Amino acid sequence: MNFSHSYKNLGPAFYQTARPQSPAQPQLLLWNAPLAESLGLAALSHDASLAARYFSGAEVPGTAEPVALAYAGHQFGYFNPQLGDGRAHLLGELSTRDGRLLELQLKGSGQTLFSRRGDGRCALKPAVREFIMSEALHALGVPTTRALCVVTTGEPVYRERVNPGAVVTRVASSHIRVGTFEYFASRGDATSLSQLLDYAIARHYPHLDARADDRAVQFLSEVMQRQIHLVCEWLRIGFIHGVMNTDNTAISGETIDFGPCAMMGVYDPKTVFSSIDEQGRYALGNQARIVHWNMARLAEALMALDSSAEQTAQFQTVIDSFQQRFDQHYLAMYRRKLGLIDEQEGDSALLAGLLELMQQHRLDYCQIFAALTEQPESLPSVLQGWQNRWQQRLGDNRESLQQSRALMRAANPLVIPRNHHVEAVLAECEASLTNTAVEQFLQVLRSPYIETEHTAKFQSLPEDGDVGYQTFCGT
Ligand SMILES: Nc1ncnc2c1ncn2[C@@H]1O[C@H](COP(=O)(O)OP(=O)(O)OP(=O)(O)O)[C@@H](O)[C@H]1O
Ligand SMILES: [Mg+2]
Repeated sequence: MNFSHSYKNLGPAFYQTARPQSPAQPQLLLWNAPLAESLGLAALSHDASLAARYFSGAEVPGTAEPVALAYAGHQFGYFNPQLGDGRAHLLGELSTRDGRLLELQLKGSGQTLFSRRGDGRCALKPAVREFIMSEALHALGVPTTRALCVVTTGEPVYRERVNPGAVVTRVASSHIRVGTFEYFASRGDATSLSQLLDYAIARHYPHLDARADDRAVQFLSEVMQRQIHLVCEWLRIGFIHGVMNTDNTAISGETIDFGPCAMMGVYDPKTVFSSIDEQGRYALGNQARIVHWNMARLAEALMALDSSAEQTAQFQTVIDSFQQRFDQHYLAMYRRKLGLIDEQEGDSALLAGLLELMQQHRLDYCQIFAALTEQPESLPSVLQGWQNRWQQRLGDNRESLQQSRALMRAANPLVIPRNHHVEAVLAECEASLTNTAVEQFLQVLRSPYIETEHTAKFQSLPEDGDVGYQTFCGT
């Protein structure tokens, strides 16, 4: 395994050297064979015991140089100047067949200098949850970090109860977070901040002119656009990230940190499941507002490079453009879900009408959009009036109806990782310490836009409509 270390080579200010723990009995539980292949690791698909040693910390693979990355972050609105990887080890970067540079990071691999009071570990269920949810998002077409494997450690992890321990290996186009910029800005380390900016531009936004005077402003604008896209994609499928702290906001625009994430069933923008999110700060319908807020924090961090009046005004212009840019992207996304090909004045109201009815009658979000796509005649009667307006809007041109249907099929999944199914599969996995249930579930999740033999089994709605469902952070 030939790792490169371009991030680590930025210098010691960016990380702490850290050796992963070495668990006594690493066992491979989940392996992402297609991802392994794209990383040139196909050989490991046939050597589970070597894969388990490599991706648990027991053995350092190839030219890996494990480090824990430094970052800060605003958590629930409050700034913490030093977070960093307290239970993760970056191994380095691998090049994919198609020339992309991807980072591999162990999570749950033991304490580092950033652990504070944490034990550096990860329990089995959250590790498997990260694997399932990131694969599901990837298959749904949502930008996301991915998971290469989950290895059980054979060691206990103490939370409210004793859990089996595990390490999940994350694959990300980078681990640079808004909080990484905040880390250097808050220390007044303009040299590292500028280095980080150049690096992030080269790695994620190579089309930008890195020598332009306003490169930081352009960068902010591009990061914002990707975050707008990300949140709209989350809303398209009803994903609630659950802990959109600035340390969980990746500069690449990928979904990162699946700790307390969940899916919305019944449509309600106030939906929130995270046990610690008492105010609903990270509720489904708040995600746009929060990303806007997070982008303002990124702007503030970048201002540590240049806080001239001119530059400040430029940053402000970008931040102020958020709502308009978001609204545009949001409506475009929903036009696809509704099969609307061109743009008409009343589209926004048409959409609002549907969402209102769904909320009022407690209808399942994904199920309704799937029915709209596949079997509009099966929609509940409370939608009849709305449906007439929608059909009128679609018109009756057969060719364009086909085009509408194609748009909708690509935007409205038949399969999402519903909370109660995720929990049932996790419970089964923990009880048996085998991957059977997870693999079955993944098979369905990996084809979210087509009906397969097992789809129905994993798409049934929860009897209680997710009432009382709770998720947990950092466990
Ligand atoms: N068990 C733990 N031991 C040590 N540090 C931890 C532990 N759990 C979380 N942390 C640290 O607390 C901070 C916030 O945790 P958070 O839950 O957002 O991240 P995470 O799930 O560990 O990782 P990531 O954001 O990389 O997916 C991070 O600095 C993280 O490393
Ligand atoms: Mg995190």
